[in-house]
Amino acid sequence: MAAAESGILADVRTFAPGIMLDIRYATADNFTGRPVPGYAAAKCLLHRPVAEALARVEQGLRGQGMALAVYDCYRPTVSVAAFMAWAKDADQSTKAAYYPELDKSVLVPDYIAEKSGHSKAATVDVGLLDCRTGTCRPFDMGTAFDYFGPRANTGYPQLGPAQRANRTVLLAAMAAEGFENYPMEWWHFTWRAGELPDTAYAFPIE
Ligand SMILES: C[C@@H](N)C(=O)N[C@H](C)C(=O)O
Ligand SMILES: [Zn+2]
Repeated sequence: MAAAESGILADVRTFAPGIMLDIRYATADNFTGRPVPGYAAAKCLLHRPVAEALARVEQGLRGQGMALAVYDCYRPTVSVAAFMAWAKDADQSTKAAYYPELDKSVLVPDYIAEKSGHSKAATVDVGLLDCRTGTCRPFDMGTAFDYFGPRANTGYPQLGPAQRANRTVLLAAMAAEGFENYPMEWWHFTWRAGELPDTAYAFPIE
């Protein structure tokens, strides 16, 4: 029985049915260039209080003509192991898109963790969407999701004013519901560390 079915984790769409999921690791559109083992389904699974908090962020943003784009939530340890194998292999096919400024050998641990908080189901990767024209489109955050380099650092000093403002809006919306940002990556947030089981899960997303 999958942990979501057994009640350990909840699907965020239970609380935010319309939330935009763009779970890249379930597809080939990610830094490894292929679907990541462990992501059999493109779902956002989280501990229930985290899923509820993320739904409240989404609700608040929707009221202001914005929305979240959810790129990753619970990440099985088997998926983290696949990232580590990728980090050590010779494949450079995604370098131009994902890490043009850095050598692949330095991506772990600052940009890709060997023991990721995502596996504890309280961490999310999210972006901000502008929905004011009816169709939701990504705001300019200074980099794309999973761009590994200094421009992804949340406080990168050479952002344009709009990029800085967009990051500030996302930070404030997430902080209001208890999510703390990881300074190396503007998109990576963890909900109230210490309030949930300190357990890294292995079961696949299905
Ligand atoms: C890989 C990226 N999306 C991410 O989540 N990085 C942090 C450091 C992690 O792997 O936990
Ligand atoms: Zn992350």
